[in-house]
Amino acid sequence: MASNGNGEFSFDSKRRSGLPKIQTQKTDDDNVVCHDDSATPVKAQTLDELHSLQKKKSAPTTPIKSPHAFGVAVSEEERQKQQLQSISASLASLTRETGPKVVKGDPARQAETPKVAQSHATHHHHAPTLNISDSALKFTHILYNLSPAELYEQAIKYEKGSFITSSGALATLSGAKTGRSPRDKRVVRDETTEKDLWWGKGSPNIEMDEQTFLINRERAVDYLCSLEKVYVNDQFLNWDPNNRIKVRIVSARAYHSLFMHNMCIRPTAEELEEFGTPDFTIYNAGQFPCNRYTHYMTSSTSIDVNLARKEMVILGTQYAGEMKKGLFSLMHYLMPMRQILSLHSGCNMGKGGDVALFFGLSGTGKTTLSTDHNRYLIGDDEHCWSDHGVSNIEGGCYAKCIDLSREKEPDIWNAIKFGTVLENVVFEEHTREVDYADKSVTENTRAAYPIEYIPNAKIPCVGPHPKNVILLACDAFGVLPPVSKLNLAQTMYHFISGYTALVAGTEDGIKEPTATFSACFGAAFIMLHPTKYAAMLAEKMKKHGATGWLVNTGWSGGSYGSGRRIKLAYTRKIIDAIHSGALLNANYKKTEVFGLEIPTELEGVPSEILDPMNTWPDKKAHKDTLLKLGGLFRKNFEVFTNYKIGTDNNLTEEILAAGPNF
Ligand SMILES: Nc1ncnc2c1ncn2[C@@H]1O[C@H](COP(=O)(O)OP(=O)(O)OP(=O)(O)O)[C@@H](O)[C@H]1O
Ligand SMILES: O=C([O-])CC(=O)C(=O)O
Ligand SMILES: [Ca+2]
Ligand SMILES: [Mn+2]
Repeated sequence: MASNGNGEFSFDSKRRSGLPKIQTQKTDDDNVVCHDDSATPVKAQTLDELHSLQKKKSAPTTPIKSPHAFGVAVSEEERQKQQLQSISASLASLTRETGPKVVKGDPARQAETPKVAQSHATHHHHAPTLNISDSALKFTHILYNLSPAELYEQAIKYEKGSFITSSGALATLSGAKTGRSPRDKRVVRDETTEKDLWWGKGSPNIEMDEQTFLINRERAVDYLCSLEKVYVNDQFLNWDPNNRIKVRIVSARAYHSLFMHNMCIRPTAEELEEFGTPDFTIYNAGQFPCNRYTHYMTSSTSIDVNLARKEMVILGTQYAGEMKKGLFSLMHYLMPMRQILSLHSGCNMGKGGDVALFFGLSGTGKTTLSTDHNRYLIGDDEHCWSDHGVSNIEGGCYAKCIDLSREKEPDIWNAIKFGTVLENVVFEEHTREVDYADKSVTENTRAAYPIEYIPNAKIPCVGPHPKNVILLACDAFGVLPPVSKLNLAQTMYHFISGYTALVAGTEDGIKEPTATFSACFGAAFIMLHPTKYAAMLAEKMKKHGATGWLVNTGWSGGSYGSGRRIKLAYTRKIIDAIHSGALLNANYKKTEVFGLEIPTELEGVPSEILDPMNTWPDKKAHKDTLLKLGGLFRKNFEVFTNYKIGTDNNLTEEILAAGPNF
């Protein structure tokens, strides 16, 4: 480099004659043609042709069935037509004479010849000219049971806020709502539900009439049909083959379709061919609000369940958990009708076949503690207990990920990979590395992944009768012991009480932990009176000799604000001792007020923390807080004192006596 004297610089003039000439190898034979590489050229004349080579058409899902004796085998083409007709019927307006024209495939792919189906299921005796409107002239494209890879592409191309994280998960935003909206959940009250369901004070079933449901249904269906394309998932609930439920989910977002792909049970190609008519349908028009002028509507959000029509409509919330928990509510109705108990619980099984249930409200540790490297995971959130044992309702897990750490929860950490939906997390702009500590969007950040992403998942997700029933409470007051052994009456008392401190965010509007009582550890999802479920649980626990436990995964050494949350490592040791049977034979002492049996020693856990009284620096504050919580329990239970639990009056008396005594 040289200076030109003006303080500027230029390259040395001798080197400015450009790049040196490439010295090609001198060959003896000048006729040899020079190639870029030695590969054989592609078999395409144009770029379009080249692109068409890239994708292999999937073979028909199963070979055409061997013809029936009377020759009524269904051809692949006929089957496709029936499937589209079924979807068109699902999307049919109730006031126009036919379902919409639906066509399979992505509208972006023009080349595909559309297979059109139009449902004539309703009123086809009407003159077709009666209700002509623009909506009758347009097509709605159906993206049917897309694969995770296809849904990733859809989300990234069309949905703002969709990104691939460094571990391969799909980061999404659920919009304004980042938790469920229980005050906007309504159930149609008709002749049947009037007598079957639990209504009134304390019930999660806020009533609406059939007519209003139809108005909201029409609003959702019109919205969905106005779109260029909708996603349709046909899937199953419940791993118990005798009690499997077929669900159809119609949604506007790839995020919702992938979420349900992960959370429901995925049908095989053969099962999908035989799917037929769904037992229940969800219309998720969450991006579109309900109409505040509609009767009963108190906000722009409405989640409506109609058991008679076997339908659910979602307006005004994109939080995907509404679909998951809406279906759970359905199961809380359908299963007890078949003498099967539905449970808001996690479930796992030891190598020796011992099954444990983990009950608890949101954020108490069902997912964290049922995901245990030394045990088989049956499921993390929703189960059924029938005469044959337990079965998971779902095909995936929905883990909280706030402050998730690789060290403390390795299996959940590793499950967050390609295919997993990561809701409302914050990531580094360039590396796309997720910062699990960041609460900028919400505290209720979540990961939804298929259950087989957990290495020791038990598939099929079923198991024998439970040996241990663990009730989890996240006690923000810090006065419940880390573990207590319960007798049957105490188990029922605490099951019906359903105490915890709600951890921020999962339900709309809750920002800090507060004491909460939620019957059956899931009052937001039950449909019948809590005593119905309690009686079934008591009967099953008695019959199969299960032991009840109360585990506080919340505060120790003081209330929220002064004490600290019990170390996850200690809770895991406690759970290990329950599973192994070691805790069953420990020495116990009884606590005051709650009368709980607590162990004096437990391997791997400092003995002084086993009795909360020892961990509080201020003994008077401890006693006051204990009495305060006891009072809250007593007050909460008042509404249940007039109910009989099961057929045995003695049990009712015992349960009423099993609460705090002071
Ligand atoms: N001692 C503890 N025991 C259990 N969980 C703990 C403990 N300390 C902290 N945690 C954290 O509490 C959270 C428990 O949430 P988890 O996902 O298990 O809730 P959940 O009961 O499955 O709720 P939901 O029904 O909403 O899914 C996790 O984020 C976990 O890391
Ligand atoms: O439903 C949700 O949003 C998350 C969940 O599991 C619960 O709250 O129990
Ligand atoms: Ca969970
Ligand atoms: Mn849950």
